[in-house]
This record gives sequence, C-alpha cells and structure tokens, in this order.
Amino acid sequence: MAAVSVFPSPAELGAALARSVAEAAAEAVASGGRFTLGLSGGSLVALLARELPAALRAAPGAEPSRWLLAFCDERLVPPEHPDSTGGAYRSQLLSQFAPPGPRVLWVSSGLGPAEAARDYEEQLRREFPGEATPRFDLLLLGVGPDGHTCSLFPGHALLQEQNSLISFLEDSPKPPPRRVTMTLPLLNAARALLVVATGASKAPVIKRILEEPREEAPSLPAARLRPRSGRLRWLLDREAAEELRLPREECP
Ligand SMILES: O=C1O[C@H](COP(=O)(O)O)[C@@H](O)[C@H](O)[C@H]1O
Repeated sequence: MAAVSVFPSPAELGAALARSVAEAAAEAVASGGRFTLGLSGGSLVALLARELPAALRAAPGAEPSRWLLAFCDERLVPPEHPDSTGGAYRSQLLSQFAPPGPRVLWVSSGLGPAEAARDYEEQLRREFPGEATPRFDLLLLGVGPDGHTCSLFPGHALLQEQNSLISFLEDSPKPPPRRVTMTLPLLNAARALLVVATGASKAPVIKRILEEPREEAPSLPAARLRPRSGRLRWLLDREAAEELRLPREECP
C-alpha cells in the first residue's frame, strides 16, 4: 500500500522532498558507505535545484561525495539541448555542489538508442556487482498527465520488458522521441520510490492511479510501480490531489 502525502503547494512539497533525500542519504552512507540515487527529469529538476542544497547543509551526514547518481530516464539529445535531463541537472543542481560532488553515471548521447541503453545497463551493472537486479537506495520519479513515469508510456511495448534493466524507445509520444529508460523490474527492485506530482492537470490521472481497483497489470505505467520489498510514497500538492478521496497525510 502506497503512502500518500499532500502539501499546500510545490514549495512545501519541494522542501519535504529535499529533506527526505538528505535523510535517506545520511542513513545509507552511515550503513553502507554510499548512497545510490536515481533522478527523473521534467519538473523534478527545478524542485531539487531549489531545495536540495539547503537540505544538505542541514544534514551533514548526507555527504554528497559518497553518492552515486543515475538517471531514471534520459532524452537522447546533446547535453547542451534544453530537453537533456543530464544537462539540466548539471547546470541547475550539480553546479551547486562543492567538489568533490556526487559521482554521476551519464547516458551517452553520442550513441544510437540501442547502444546507449546497452552502454547504460553495463555502467549500472559494474556499479552493483553481484546483484542480478540492482537495488537503488532511492529513485525519484515523476508522472505525466497521461500516467507515464520515466519514459514508460501507456500502451507501449516497453511495459512488458522483463529482462533488461535499461531499455530504449524511438517513438516517445512526448517529444523528444528517442529516449532510454529504466524498466519496471529495475524500478520495482529499489529500496524506496518517491513519486512526485504537482498541478491540477495531473489530478484526474492521480485519482485513476491511486483509487482505481488494483488490477494485475494496470494500463497506466505509474500504477505499475509496486516495489517488491521497498517503500512507495507519493508526494502531491493540493492541486494534484484534489480529486482523491483515499486517506492521506496532510502536511503543513
Ligand atoms: O518526459 C518526462 O516526463 C516525466 C514527467 O515530467 P513532469 O515535468 O510532468 O514532472 C519525467 O518524470 C521524466 O523523467 C521525463 O523524461
């Protein structure tokens, strides 16, 4: 069962998200020496860029130099392109870390989609030796008004992927079309998933994802986020949560 927390606005949500990341980092660094974090793009980039640096200053044990960062999905455009998730994080968030900052696994934009996915999966496997399916400490996810998460779109064949950790698509309905993405088996292996949604345009799909009867294989990709043994928490602002009736935590 997912936990659902609702915030008055994206500002309070962003601050709580940043505190959760800092706390998870401090815990992981204390127990295992490193923190593995997967980042999604879109609206998350600005939220994290605005709130995470201050949250980290308040959590000395979080130690960003002990972090391994990966991208939950990436658009295959040059890093300087405005659609590049890695490029956006580099300029908006990573530039704020004092050296040495986190270690980052970059998706290679110079390769074709299939090669880029294969290369990224190899990079990941090297970082998690001995784990058939790597378990990230925390994955930060978004959701689109159509119910997509990462670059997993409704009705797309990638939803059936069972073997690869990373896959690719060349027909994303949301531009740009060429992308690589974590697959459901990798997402659902994580120790914790935080899914963030803000704005009224997402209210109808949030209701469907969280309140429609649970099917074996729901059509909305974000409804297939079901961690095998990890935690799943949704962070919503009031607008995104306005159609929900289920019990949730109302946060100040
Ligand atoms: O295209 C994408 O969209 C989703 C949702 O983005 P948002 O701006 O509506 O929050 C994002 O999570 C994903 O990383 C991105 O490639």
